[in-house]
Amino acid sequence: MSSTSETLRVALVQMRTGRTPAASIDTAAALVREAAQAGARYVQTPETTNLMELDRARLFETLHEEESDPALAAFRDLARALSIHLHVGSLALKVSAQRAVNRGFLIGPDGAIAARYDKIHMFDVDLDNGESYRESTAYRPGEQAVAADVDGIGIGLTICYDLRFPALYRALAEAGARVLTVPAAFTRPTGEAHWHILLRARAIENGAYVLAAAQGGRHENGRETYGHSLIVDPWGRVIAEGGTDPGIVLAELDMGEVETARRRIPSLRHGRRFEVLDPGHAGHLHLVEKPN
Ligand SMILES: O=C(O)CNC(=O)[C@H](CS)NC(=O)CCC(=O)C(=O)O
Repeated sequence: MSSTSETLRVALVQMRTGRTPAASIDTAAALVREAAQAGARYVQTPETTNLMELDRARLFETLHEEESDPALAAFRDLARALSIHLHVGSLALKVSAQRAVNRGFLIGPDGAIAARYDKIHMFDVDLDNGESYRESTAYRPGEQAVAADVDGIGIGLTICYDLRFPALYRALAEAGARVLTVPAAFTRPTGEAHWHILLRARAIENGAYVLAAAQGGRHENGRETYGHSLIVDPWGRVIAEGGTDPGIVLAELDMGEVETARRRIPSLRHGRRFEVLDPGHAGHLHLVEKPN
C-alpha cells in the first residue's frame, strides 16, 4: 500500500435468500468467489444471508446456534480459502428455544471472527400495503455499536433498519470508522421511498463510504425486497449500484476521498450534542458541550 493513496477493493453480494440455508450458502459462496476473482479484498453479503422465513415455528426449527451454524463455518472456510475479509451482513442464529439474534460477522483472511454485531433497532412496523413486521418478538436486540478494522481502515457495522438512526453512524464515525456498512433486506415500498436518500445522507453527514449489500426480488417466503445494493462515496455520490436480481457490485475505495470530504465540510468536528431539558413541553434544548 503506497503512503499517498490508501485503497480498498470491495464487493457487495446481492441475494434473494430463501427458506433453505444450504441453498443460500451455495448461492452466496459462488458470488463471493466471483467477487474475489474480480479482485475484491472485502466482500459483504446482505442481512439474513442464511435464511428468510416468516413462519416462526419453522424459523426456530431451521435455525442453529452460532457454535454449530453451518453457514458461519462455511463462510469462515471460504474467507480463509480466498484470503479475503468476508463480512457476512447477518445470519439469523438461535440463542435459545424461542429467541434469535440478527448477527453480522466480519471474518478475517485467516478465517477468524474479527467482529460480531447484533442488530440494535428492531423492525416493528406496519406498512400501509398490509405488510406487518414484529422483529422484536423473535429477535433479541443488540446493545453495542461495533467498529472493526480492515487492513487499517475503520469499518462500522450496522444492519438494515439501523439506517434510520443517524446517531449510531455518527458514533461509529467518531470512533474512527471511514466506511459504514448497512447490509439490508429493505421492503420494496420503503426502499423506493427512502433507500438511496438515507444511505447518501449517512455518507454525506459523516464523510464516509457507505456499503450496503441488499436482498432483492420476490423471495420463497413470499416477501418482496427492494434490492439496489449500493456503494456511496464520502461526498454522497453513488459509485456502484445493483438491480433486483442476485449478483455482485464492485468498487475501489480511495481513503483520500474521505480526507477530502472531511476537509471540505468539517461537520464531524463541528458537531454539538443536545439534551432535552423538559420532555413533553415546548422549551429549550440544552446544548451539551463535547469533551475537549
Ligand atoms: O426477517 C427477515 O427474514 C430478514 N430481516 C428483515 O427483513 C429485517 C427485519 S423484518 N428487515 C428490515 O429491517 C427492513 C427495514 C426497512 O425496510 C425499512 O427501514 O424501511
